Amino acid sequence: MYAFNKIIVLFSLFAYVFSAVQANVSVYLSKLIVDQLTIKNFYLLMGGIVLLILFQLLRAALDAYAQLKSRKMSLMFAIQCEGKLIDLVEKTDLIEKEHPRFKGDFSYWSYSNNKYYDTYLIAIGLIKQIILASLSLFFLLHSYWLTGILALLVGMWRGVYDLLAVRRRVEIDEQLMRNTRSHHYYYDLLTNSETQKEMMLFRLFPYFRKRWLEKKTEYAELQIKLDKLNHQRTFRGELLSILNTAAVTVITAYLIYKGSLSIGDYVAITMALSMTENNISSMFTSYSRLKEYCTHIAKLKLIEEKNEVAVSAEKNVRSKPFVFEKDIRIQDLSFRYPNQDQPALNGISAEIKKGEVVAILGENGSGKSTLIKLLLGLYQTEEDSIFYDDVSLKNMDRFQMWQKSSAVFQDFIRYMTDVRENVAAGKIGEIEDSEKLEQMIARVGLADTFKHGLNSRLGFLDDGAVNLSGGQWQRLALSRVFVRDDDDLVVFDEPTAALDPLSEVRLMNDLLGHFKGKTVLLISHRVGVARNADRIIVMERGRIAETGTHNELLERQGLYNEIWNQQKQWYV
Ligand SMILES: Nc1ncnc2c1ncn2[C@@H]1O[C@H](COP(=O)(O)OP(=O)(O)OP(=O)(O)O)[C@@H](O)[C@H]1O
Repeated sequence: MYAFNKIIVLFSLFAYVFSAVQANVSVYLSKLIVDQLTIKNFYLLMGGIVLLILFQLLRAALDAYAQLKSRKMSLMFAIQCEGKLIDLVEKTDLIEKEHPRFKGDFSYWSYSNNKYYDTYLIAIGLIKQIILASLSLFFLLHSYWLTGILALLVGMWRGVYDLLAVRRRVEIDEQLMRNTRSHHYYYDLLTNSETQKEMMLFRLFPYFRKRWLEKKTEYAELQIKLDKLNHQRTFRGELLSILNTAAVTVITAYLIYKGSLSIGDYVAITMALSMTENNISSMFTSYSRLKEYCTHIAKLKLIEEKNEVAVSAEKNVRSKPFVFEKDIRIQDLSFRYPNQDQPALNGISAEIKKGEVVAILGENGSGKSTLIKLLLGLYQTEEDSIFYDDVSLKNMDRFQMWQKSSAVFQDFIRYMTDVRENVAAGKIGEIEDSEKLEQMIARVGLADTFKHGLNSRLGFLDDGAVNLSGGQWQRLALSRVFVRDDDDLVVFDEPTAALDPLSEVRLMNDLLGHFKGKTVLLISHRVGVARNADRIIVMERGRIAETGTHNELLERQGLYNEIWNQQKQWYV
């Protein structure tokens, strides 16, 4: 649960209650001042004015202090909320995080998360409104019952009218949230430095500008609809208040004329009238907001709990330690992405021996990356279909496994920080070991690349940073696996795609030398890279088409032979 500072909460509550009482005291004092003015009682008049000022000063001081403290608490709270959200993402399964729905879900989580603090603010605001409305209503009923009844009715009518608009407002809010995702995307596409080359070369600005404009206009129209709804509500409420004030003015004027009320009463009744009306209607609004926010928070809590349960269930099931001394056995492995009709993998069976270098080849979309993510436990299957030393991966401690395995993915991260973090990301515990990190940079051929060595800033986050070429970024990503020296399993998904041919050969040899005795899985489209592997698995439409050594596969005259012959033509 999120932590509130109890002292600040109590103090804010006190400031709110005091402000409610002060507003009502002002009504009494205003009546007193006007009445004393009429009968020319100087001492009471002065006393009333001094008291009025003192109360106002005290209220202002309390408000200012409470606001300052609340602001600090709200900032701390926001940090805590964001931290919780990051934890929630960490606990979410990769397959869910890769689903397009996740972006929408995440915006919803952030939105609900922000509602924690708003709920607190509204709750203490509601307490203030109840005190304010009750005291001023009591004053009206006591002064002349009809004015109290009118204020109560108008306040309630305004409140109910507001409640009726809540559903529509929530609907528009949700549409706004969805739309924001799109227009932000087009805006980023048009303004990010990474997208500029293609935007300029293909002259895509007018096209995507139009798309952005459509979405942005849609957003503005929705926003206007929302504002209209709010203004309509405010205007109708105000109209009713004006009519009510006019009616009360006529009634009090009549009573003053009859001598039943004083001029001071008139001033105080007018003040109390608007206070009662406004606060009663605000009570309804606050109540509806509270209900609305609590629904969002309840949904978020449900997601949090679901994740907690999943994590603890995983801990129970995945109790077996990760041991990989003999082999990996893949047995009739099938896998379908939740948003796809066709399976990405269909009945895969294979065996990979400890210490083997296995290359995985196949056309785009044949399931290579899916297979390695499953082998690394990044995706989970319902069935027992992957075994490490005869123990199903489903029952194995994934975190322990990830301590003994590493991977360089096609879409590796380009950390826009410094060289040190880019290299040490492979083993963050060794981030201070400058000597080792420098060796790793040299190993991937970047020894002379950085002006400030490990402390060189990369990317675009600060003005002194430098960007790197695609191949240089890829080398940095490769250095991350070199930092690790106790892995049992190393996976490379197109590790050298961006490297020049000379560096590719040198780095591949170095990599294979470095990981001698370890199991290496190597996805590559280049048969030249794959041919050095102990074994090659060729994939086709989610299945294993053939497997064997380079020579065995050539002899078989199958798909590999075809790919080999095609690629050979480039060079001869
Ligand atoms: N996150 C995802 N959500 C839904 N479908 C996916 C996802 N990732 C991959 N797929 C689908 O699964 C199939 C296999 O994709 P995969 O990325 O494993 O192929 P690949 O052999 O690695 O391709 P490439 O050589 O292009 O990298 C493809 O049809 C792809 O569209």
